[in-house]
Amino acid sequence: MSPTISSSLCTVAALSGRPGRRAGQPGGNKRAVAQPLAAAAVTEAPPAVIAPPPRPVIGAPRRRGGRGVDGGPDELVAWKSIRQERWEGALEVEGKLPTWLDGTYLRNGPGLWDLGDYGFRHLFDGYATLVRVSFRDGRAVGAHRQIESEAYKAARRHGKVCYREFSEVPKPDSFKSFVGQLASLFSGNSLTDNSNTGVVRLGDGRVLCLTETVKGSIVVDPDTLDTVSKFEYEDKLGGLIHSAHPIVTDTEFWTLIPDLIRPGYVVARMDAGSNERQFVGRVDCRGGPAPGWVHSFPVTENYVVVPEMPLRYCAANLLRAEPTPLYKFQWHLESGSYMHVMCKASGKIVASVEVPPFVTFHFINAYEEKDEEGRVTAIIADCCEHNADTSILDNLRLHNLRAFTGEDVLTDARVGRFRIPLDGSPFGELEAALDPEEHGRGMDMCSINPAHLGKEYRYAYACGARRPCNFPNTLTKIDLVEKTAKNWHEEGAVPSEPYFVARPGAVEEDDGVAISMVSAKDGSGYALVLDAKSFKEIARAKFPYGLPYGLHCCWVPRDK
Ligand SMILES: CC1=C(/C=C/C(C)=C\C=C\C(C)=C\C=C\C=C(C)\C=C\C=O)C(C)(C)CCC1
Ligand SMILES: [Fe+2]
Repeated sequence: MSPTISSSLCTVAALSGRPGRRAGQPGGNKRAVAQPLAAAAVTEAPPAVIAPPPRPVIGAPRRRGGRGVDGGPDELVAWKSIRQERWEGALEVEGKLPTWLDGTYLRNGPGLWDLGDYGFRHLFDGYATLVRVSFRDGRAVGAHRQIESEAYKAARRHGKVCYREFSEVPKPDSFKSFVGQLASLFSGNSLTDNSNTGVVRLGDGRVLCLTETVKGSIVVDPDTLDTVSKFEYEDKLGGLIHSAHPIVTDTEFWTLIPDLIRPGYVVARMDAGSNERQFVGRVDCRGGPAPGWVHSFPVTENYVVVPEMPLRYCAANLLRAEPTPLYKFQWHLESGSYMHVMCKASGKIVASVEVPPFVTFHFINAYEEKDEEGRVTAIIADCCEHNADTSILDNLRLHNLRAFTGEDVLTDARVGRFRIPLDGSPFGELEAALDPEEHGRGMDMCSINPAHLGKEYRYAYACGARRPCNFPNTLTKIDLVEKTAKNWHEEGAVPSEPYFVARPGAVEEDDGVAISMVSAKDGSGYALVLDAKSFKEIARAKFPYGLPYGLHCCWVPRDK
């Protein structure tokens, strides 16, 4: 039974911490609160708040060169574009939400992959869809909204891709526009600001959505999901691209800025409340024609770890009109793989070791290994490692995600544990931290208890696999001491990153919950809440419509 507008409006107002106004009443809170659609409305042709691009006709051949038909009638909702620009309403809760869970869960991700009947090629091309679930007193209010980047607004205005996305690039419709695009390439103006990847809460409370371009840092309002402004960096460090996963604490922000001209990385930090990145140090690449892709990186209490992967940026591919098999990158196995360690305080490089080849998007955590006298002997850095197999990027093409034939095609992944000695040895180690079969040889989209960031830790939460599959289809809790895993699975469901939220006042590392947005096989969508100790479901807050897959999350506690 879907809530009526007035009841959901009251619930919405109470839960989202905003003074509500009853439907039709003038005034109300300072921000224009969109008329929350009655839940049922979403399943019909709703009065659009802002009309989204028309949905593709299921089964209609995509305009792009007879690529065959995606989106058959049984296509998983995870790989279907979000149906409308925005929605907000009370969620039906099954089970019992912990009453200490009091705040807002946000998940960012590429949720719109179509413009008219044109379907995008790759998961990462999608325009950013921000999903919110506000929890209070055992109840939940949900919402989603498109992030209004320049790239997204231009696409809606012109009905075509106008900025260079991960694989989709503008098709020049005249020689003049081709020349214009060339000119804008070198300035980076044609690169996208579609901040569809991460969402972080800065130490001063601002909430930032991110992608891998510096210009794609966008401030949003965590309550209304309004696009507030570009996050303008007020420094001279420049940079076209940066790590999509800055390290954010209550007091500071660390990031890596790859240097594509003189291959290397700038390590920068920013105080909470500031927009000015400060230069800390620089790492020169040891191999290859370009820096390795740094989607994320780890830190310890005293060090920044700079990974140099053989999957390296390719400036030529950034400029190309058509994607290559590795998109903006090239695989340079012969160039070697390295891990560099920089001292946070001095900016000095204290270790630079060669390691076995690796492919990772996501580092899990890192910490300082110490001897009996408390001296730091090595850095341990854990990541979701794809066995140095770049075909994971191909797994993530939308056609492959939508066309699961039952064959087990998901490439294997593991918790890759680096050991980087600080005694001057030229080599580091890379081993699986536990038997990958424990988590079905799937491993990505990870989180930890943030109190253990950069410190020795025992538990990691991630997406694993129950095979055969073509995408990580389980949630897994990894115990790095016992070297075992607990797994959650629902037939045909596609769960996104399990995000750990600690119970206020908790002492034990796994005292809290893990929250994941699940795109279910029957086309529904819900926020799943698992007890982080038992890794058993304690509740689910159900959206009245299906949700596309999403990437990364953050938690905004109510009292902050
Ligand atoms: C990479 C560059 C760009 C775009 C990057 C974007 C839009 C997103 C990257 C997201 C990643 C790496 C997500 C990884 C997810 C991994 C999963 C789900 C693994 C599952 C397998 O087990 C720009 C913005 C186009 C600029 C150039 C570089
Ligand atoms: Fe990521």
